Formats: sequence, structure tokens, C-alpha cells
Amino acid sequence: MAVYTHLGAEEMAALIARFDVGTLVSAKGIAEGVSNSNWLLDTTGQNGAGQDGAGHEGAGARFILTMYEFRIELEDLPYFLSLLDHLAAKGCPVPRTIHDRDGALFQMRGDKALALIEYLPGVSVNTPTAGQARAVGGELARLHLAAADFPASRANGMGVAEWQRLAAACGTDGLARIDPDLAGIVANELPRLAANWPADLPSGVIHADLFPDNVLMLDDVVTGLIDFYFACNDILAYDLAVTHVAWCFDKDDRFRPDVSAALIEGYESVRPLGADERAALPLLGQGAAMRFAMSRAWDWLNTPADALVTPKDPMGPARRLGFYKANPEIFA
Ligand SMILES: Nc1ncnc2c1ncn2[C@@H]1O[C@H](COP(=O)(O)OP(=O)(O)OP(=O)(O)O)[C@@H](O)[C@H]1O
Ligand SMILES: N[C@@H](CCO)C(=O)O
Repeated sequence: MAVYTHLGAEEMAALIARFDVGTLVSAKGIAEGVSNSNWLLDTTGQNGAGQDGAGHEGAGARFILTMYEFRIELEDLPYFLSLLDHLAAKGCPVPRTIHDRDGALFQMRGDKALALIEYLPGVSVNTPTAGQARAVGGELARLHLAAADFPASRANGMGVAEWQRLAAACGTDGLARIDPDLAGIVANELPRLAANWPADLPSGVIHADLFPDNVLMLDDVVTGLIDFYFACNDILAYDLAVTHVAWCFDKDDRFRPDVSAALIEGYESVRPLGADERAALPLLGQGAAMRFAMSRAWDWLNTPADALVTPKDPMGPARRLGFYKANPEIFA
């Protein structure tokens, strides 16, 4: 479930009339996703009409309407939405933001923001193949290169200081309630990661959350990179580490060496890693695993029992952290 707000037909049609996209034909709530309300819209217009004329007259057009419900600060929206436009203009497979007739990137409904973005085809894979991981690695590197001249900057709100804040907010008892091992893992590993976190690796715009559910694919082709709402400026190789944690293990947290090799090869076919970046990957992987262990632990302890969403298990990333620590040679 992810439609938290009801928008009536008349209101939806009036909203869409602010854009040069034709008139509304249908609007369907999208079940996937947990943070925002999303609708799939069909209109009588052309895709991207009024921007570059792409699309086919008479064929109708399809869009995603997102209402930002939680977590996203309004002041960050221009960064996220103009980043989509910047990357799309450079040929990255990301949805363009549809601007309204006055050029605005987003609309307000009460205190909530809404944005209309381009619909992209494709599905999210559950068990990626090596070929799919190679393609994702290549697109991630292309994203890093394409964003090199993006003029805006945003600090990583999910960096080391946030892992520490979340760990403290969960407390030793809370972590131990989730799993008897978790409190010990955090007590041992978090101070070490914080003390050794690299400060001088190449940085730029990163996606920071490129899990399979944020990638749309058709066979081995990436058709969409979506959900840029953690994007920020940080270490580029950390983004590869995040993607590695998310793609290179099976559901039982067993490492998948072929998928790992393909992801890194795909990345390096576009942007070869420096020796310093490659040497840092074992630590960056542990940090990426800690980031998701901590955000999930907080959600685990703070999601009401009757909530419509099931919190994700923090122990998956926690076990992957242990794997990276014990097996740094996988990145050699
Ligand atoms: N541009 C797009 N083109 C096609 N489908 C999209 C697009 N954007 C989103 N979707 C669909 O909507 C679903 C939810 O989107 P998204 O993951 O951005 O939601 P969210 O609530 O912000 O995410 P999260 O659960 O990661 O916080 C996606 O799984 C995908 O199926
Ligand atoms: N992709 C994240 C959710 C966003 O922080 C996870 O799987 O935990």
C-alpha cells in the first residue's frame, strides 16, 4: 500500500490541468513504495509535451504523480527534481520532472508537495542475474559522470553521524530486543567505522539507495533509475558499496560472487575505480551495511504494530557487514 491521501476525480483533473499534458483519462493508486503516495496517470496528451515534444500525438501519455507524505523536507525537493532533469538531459534512464505551465517543479496541496514525473517502463527484479548487475553497475557509473556538473549540493542526511544518532535512539536494549547479536555488532563496529571513515575519496552526486526496487529493467537493460529521495553529495565509491550490499546477496544473505564481479565490472567499464577507492571498498561496504541496519532498526522499533507496512529486517544488512569485514578480498 502506498496511497495515503485520497484525491477525488475532480481535484485530480484540476491538478493535471495545470500541466500541458492533455486531459486526465485515468488515475490508479500504486501499491508499491512506503514513503509517498503514488498514482499512475493516463492522459490524452503526449509524453513530455511542452518540454521537448517527445511522444506520439494521439497515443496518449502516462505519468507518475507523487505526493510527498513523510521524510522529505520541502527544501530538498528542488535538488531531487532538478537532478532528475539534469540526468535525463544527459541520457541517463531517469524520469524527467514535468514542469507546470508556469515552469514550477512541484505543486502544493495544503502542506504537502506533489510532483508529476515521466513514466518509465520496466519491472524491478527480485533475484538479479549477473547480466542485470553488470547493467546496473554501468548505469550507476554513468549517473556519477553525468552529475559531475550538477550545480546544486546536498549533504548526506544518512551519513555516519545519522547512524550514530539512530543507534543511540534505538538504545542497547532496543537493539538487543530486535536480535541478541545486534547490540554487540553496533557497539563493536560503529565506533570503528566512524573512526576510520575515509575523508578524501572522490565525491559527487550519489543515488545512495539503489536497491533492486529502485531500478526498472527489461531483461538486461536498465529502463529506469527511480526514487532519488536519498540522493546527496558524498563518496562515489560509497554509492557502489550501497548498491553492492543491495544486489550481491541472496535472500538468506549468502554472497553471490558472480553478481558481485559483474556489478563492479559494469561500473568500471564506464568509470574505473582509483586504487584508493578499490582499497576502501571493504570498509565502505561495512558502512553501507551499517546505514541500512540502523535505519531498519529504528523503523523496526518505531513502526506501529497496526501499520500497513512491514518493517524490513535489520539483521540482513548486519550479517552482510560481518561478511565484508571477514572477506575483504572479494573486492581485491
Ligand atoms: N517514473 C516511474 N516510472 C514507472 N514506475 C514508477 C516510476 N516511479 C515510481 N514508479 C512505481 O511506483 C512504485 C513506488 O515508487 P517509489 O519507490 O518511488 O515509492 P516510495 O514510496 O517513494 O518508495 P520507498 O518505498 O522506496 O520509500 C515503484 O515501485 C514503481 O513501481
Ligand atoms: N532501501 C532501504 C529503505 C530506504 O532507506 C532499505 O532497504 O532498507
